[in-house]
Amino acid sequence: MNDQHVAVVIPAKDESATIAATVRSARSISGVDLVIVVDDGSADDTGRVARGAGAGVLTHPRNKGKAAAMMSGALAVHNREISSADTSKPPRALLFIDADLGDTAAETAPLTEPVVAGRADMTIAVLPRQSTDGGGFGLVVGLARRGIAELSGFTATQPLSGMRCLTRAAYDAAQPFAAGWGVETAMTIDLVSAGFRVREVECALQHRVTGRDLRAQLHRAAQYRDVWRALAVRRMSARRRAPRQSIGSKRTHGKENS
Ligand SMILES: O=c1ccn([C@@H]2O[C@H](COP(=O)(O)OP(=O)(O)O[C@H]3O[C@H](CO)[C@@H](O)[C@H](O)[C@H]3O)[C@@H](O)[C@H]2O)c(=O)[nH]1
Ligand SMILES: O=C(O)[C@H](O)COP(=O)(O)O
Repeated sequence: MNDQHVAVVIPAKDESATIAATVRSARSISGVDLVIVVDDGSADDTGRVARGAGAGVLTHPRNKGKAAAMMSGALAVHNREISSADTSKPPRALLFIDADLGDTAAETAPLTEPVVAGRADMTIAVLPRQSTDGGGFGLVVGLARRGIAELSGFTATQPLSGMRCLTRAAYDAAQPFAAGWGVETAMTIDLVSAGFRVREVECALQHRVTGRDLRAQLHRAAQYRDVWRALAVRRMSARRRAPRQSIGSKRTHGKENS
């Protein structure tokens, strides 16, 4: 690994049961020299536990959703870098991980290597079959996968996977993130469409599998809504771009002929 370092950003809401193990495990990844937890309006003591495990902690006094927590975390990394005495260091790559990975968080290490080595602009973790039963019906996953393919041509194995490592140029190009649960779907579309190199990487991760009770179904409904919105916005701007391009090409054509 070269002298490029990696900052881990962990959006976390009510994750006091797993956040300490996740932070400790993430800190053990080679090249990681900063772990930021964004406590996204938790009702439990996620922030205190994360601090105790060695993370820098930022608190949203009120819940703002996963995408907003990710952006707050990235901004905190940026602020640390610009206020650091050593401004000659390259900006860190950003490794976003979920708070529920526990001891398996270190298994996101393979995401960093292609980004740090300059072979990819964004890597996305592909998880193995989970040891806990549960999981959905494929509705949200299917919506996201089809939308990504339609709008960018990219075939996403696990389109909702939130474990992602990005260069800072890729992060900047993906701003602003789509709200809430639409963030991953939108990020993949926006980066692939802009010509960034996006790779999927298998990682031996285990996380909390969403069940099938009422709360879980409400969670899926919110995921569906956010992914649908992210796709609708991108379909609209693709349509807006298309006529402008043809108007633009007609104008150019007219000029050439005059
Ligand atoms: O308002 C919220 C809700 C959740 N989280 C955190 O976001 C992460 C992912 O939440 P989780 O409940 O584990 O989501 P899943 O249902 O497992 O979501 C899957 O699908 C999401 C997209 O819909 C991705 O963001 C996740 O990475 C992916 O694991 C966790 O660290 C949460 O603590 C927040 O920061 N704010
Ligand atoms: O449990 C899941 O994998 C997510 O909540 C997505 O649900 P889905 O499988 O119904 O798309």
